[in-house]
This record gives sequence, C-alpha cells and structure tokens, in this order.
Amino acid sequence: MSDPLRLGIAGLGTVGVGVVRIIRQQAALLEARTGRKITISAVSARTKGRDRGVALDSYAWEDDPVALATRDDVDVFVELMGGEDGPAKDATEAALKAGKHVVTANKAMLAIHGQALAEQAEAKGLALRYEAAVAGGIPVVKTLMEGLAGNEITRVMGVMNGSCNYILTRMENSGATYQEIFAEADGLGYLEADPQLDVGGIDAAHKLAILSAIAFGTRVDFDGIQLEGIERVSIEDIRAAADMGYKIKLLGVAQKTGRGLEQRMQPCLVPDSSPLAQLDGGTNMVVLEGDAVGKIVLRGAGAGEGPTASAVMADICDIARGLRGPVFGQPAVGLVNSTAALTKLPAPYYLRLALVDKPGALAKIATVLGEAGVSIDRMRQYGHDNSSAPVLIVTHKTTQSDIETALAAMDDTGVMAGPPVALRIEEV
Ligand SMILES: NC(=O)C1=CN([C@@H]2O[C@H](COP(=O)(O)OP(=O)(O)OC[C@H]3O[C@@H](n4cnc5c(N)ncnc54)[C@H](OP(=O)(O)O)[C@@H]3O)[C@@H](O)[C@H]2O)C=CC1
Ligand SMILES: N[C@@H](CCO)C(=O)O
Repeated sequence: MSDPLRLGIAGLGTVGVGVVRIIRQQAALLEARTGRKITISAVSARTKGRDRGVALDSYAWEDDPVALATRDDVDVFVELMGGEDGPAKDATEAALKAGKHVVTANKAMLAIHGQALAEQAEAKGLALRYEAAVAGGIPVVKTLMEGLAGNEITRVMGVMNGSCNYILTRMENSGATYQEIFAEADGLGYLEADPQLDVGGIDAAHKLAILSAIAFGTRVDFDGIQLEGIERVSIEDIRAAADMGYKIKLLGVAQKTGRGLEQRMQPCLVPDSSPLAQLDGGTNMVVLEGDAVGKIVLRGAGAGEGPTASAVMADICDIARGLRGPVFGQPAVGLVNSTAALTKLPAPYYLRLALVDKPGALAKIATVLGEAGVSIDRMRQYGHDNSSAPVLIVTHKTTQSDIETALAAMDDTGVMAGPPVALRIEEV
C-alpha cells in the first residue's frame, strides 16, 4: 500500500465542507479505489471558531492559506476559497512553488490566470486539476480532455450558470418579471455575493473560456468572449419566444468558424424540442461536438455542496492514483493565442418590434430588412388595443452585422413605437 495522500484544504464553505464530509464518510471506498488513504493534514478559512457542521478538531488549523499550502505534511493543496486574485492565487502559486499538486474549483482564477498557473505547474511536473470549476458535478473537463481526446472538437455549447437558468425558467413558469425573480433568487441565496457574476454572464463565461482552451488547444481567452448577461431579457420576450416555439437560455458557444474562434455567452433562443430547452431550474447542460463521436450531451447539477465536492474528489482521486497530465490537455507552453473570429457564423434571429399602428408601417420594416439582406422566415402580428402594434419576426440565417444594419435603419423609418429587440436563435 502506498503512503497516504495528505491534503491541505483552504476554504470551508459550501464546497470545502462537502469535500471534508466525503473524505470522512467514504474513507474506505476512496482507499479501495485509489490504493491509498486520503487524509486531511490541515485546513484554513477566515473564521476559525465557526460551527461548520463537520468535525475539524483532528486537523491542524492555519489562518493563512499560503502557510497551509506550503506545509511539509501537505501533498495536495485544495483551493476552495474562490476569487480571481487575492489569497486563492497567492496560495496556489505558493503551493506550486513548494512542489505541491493543486486541486481547485475556482473558475475565475483559471479563466484569468490559467495559462501562467499551468506553465508553473507543468514546469515542475505537478498536477493542477479543476473539474469542479466547470459545470459543478458534471465531469465535463474529464470528458473533453480524456474521453474525446481522439476527436477534433467542432463546437462546445452549454448552459453553465444555474442561477441564470433558475431565473429564466422561473420567469417562464410564473409569468413574473426579471426584477421579481431576481429578488426571489437573491432571497433564496442562489446568487453569488456579487450577483453580477451570475446575471452578467461572467461566471458562465469563465467556464466557457476554460472549456474552449481545452477543446481548441488555445490559451484561455476570457477577454475574447462576446459577453452579455440576462438583465435585458424581459417577460414579454419569454412569452413571445414561447409563442414562436422557443425558450430563452443564457447560452455559451465556442466554435471554429474557419476564420477564427467564435466565443460568446449571451441570451439565445433555442427550439422547444432541443435538449437545452428542457433544462429547468439550476441544472447545467453541456453539449460537445467532435468529428468522430458526433454530439455528446452532459446534464447534471452545476452547483451545490455534494455535486461540486464530487468533482473535487474526482481530481483528488486521480492525483492519488498518480495521474498527472497537462493542465489543459496539451503542454501549456505549446498553447497558441486564439484568433478571434471577426464575424460570427450566420444564424436565424428573433426580432420583437413595436410599430406605430398606421398604414404601410409593416411594409417599411420589410423593406428595411430586405435592403439589409435579411430574409423573413416567419412573422406574427398580435391583436392590440392601443396605438402600438406588437410584431414578431423570425429571420432566415443571417449575419449579426446585417441584423445590426437593419436595426439601425429601422430607427429612421418613423414607424418604430419603441426600441427593437433582437436575439440570436441557436440551432442545437
Ligand atoms: N458553491 C458552489 O456550488 C460552487 C462553487 N464553486 C467554486 O468553489 C469555490 C468555493 O465556493 P463556495 O464553497 O461556494 O464558497 P463559500 O463562500 O461558501 O466559501 C468560501 C470559503 O473560503 C474561506 N475564505 C475566504 N477568504 C479566505 C481567506 N482570505 N483565507 C482563508 N479562507 C478564506 C471562507 O472562510 P469563512 O467560512 O471563515 O468565511 C469560506 O470558508 C469558489 O471558487 C467557487 O466559485 C464552483 C462550483 C460550484
Ligand atoms: N453561481 C454559479 C455557481 C456554480 O458555479 C451558478 O449559478 O452556476
């Protein structure tokens, strides 16, 4: 039997406590599966005395995560504090410098500093693992890096922020406004301490940036993601989209276009019949497309104590078994900068317009669309009892720039009774 694998865990919140619980409750199973005991030497959090519902007396305590990360009796530093910089980054760098493997759930840190940390880890032959950082309990990093290693990946797509999916599906089911459901989600503790990370799409974009690096062999490029959150999704759009056969999701897409890498995180319409449309509440879904395998759909809990700790444990078990491997699936020094696609692949668009109710108004809009090269697929005008006529249009595939040209020209027609809404329709 090999020596025990000794952990130092920094962060004893939702995920940290979950990891401690699994290690205590499943000690025999973990030992049987990895051939080693997995033990905790020391832990760290901000407040030492807090009752965390789990016994911590048998572990040494460190106030300073950096001191924890560099202890002689720690083989693996488990970073579960969070935050792009600060103690998480300082302690991770210190751990790698001291020759410790690192397991983290911190997507913000990896999306911004992943390349430098990967180079630091690989230069010393150390593991830096992060299964929990993307889509919580769903083993998507492992699937992409190992299970699909023989494929050229053509597209990565997914709903990767449970809080946003909760808000959008609650709006759909209740008919309540964004503001009302945002307040409800906040009250239930579903949102990050800084809710903008969720509703601004930033958290989901961190996850997409990581998957994109693995899928396309590029350096993590968070800044290259076209990013839009869910704040402007209105209940009117959710209702109108449903009427046209779609659901609205905060969808991340990374794909090769032939002229660069397209990466975007934005509210999109997906057809009612697609697996993504069936996703309710806080669940996550990732769709991976490979040239040999075709399409793989992974679905599961993207957050929460058990699911996230499950993913952290998968990484710890791999390290216990002696598995290392490059951080993003190929040596970090060989990863290239991605070339951002200047134009996105064409797609159908959903337009919701409020028109002044007078003769020729619709004809003017049809002309503007035609002149911009945008072809109408379907159109619906609703009955109305005031002077503004609600019109929905689904276009044939078109480019974003043609849609933007058409929207700009609509302003000059004199028939718009309010600002137009345009959302991309993603074919899944
Ligand atoms: N919660 C989830 O479902 C998921 C979380 N993640 C990621 O996992 C990580 C942890 O998240 P989560 O458990 O929810 O976070 P929590 O806020 O629940 O816990 C954070 C922990 O870190 C400790 N901490 C914060 N700052 C310091 C510091 N300076 N020194 C020592 N300890 C510190 C806190 O101490 P104290 O308790 O004393 O305040 C707390 O125990 C994050 O990177 C998050 O993005 C990823 C996927 C899902
Ligand atoms: N705020 C995140 C937590 C998990 O990363 C979410 O809602 O998905």
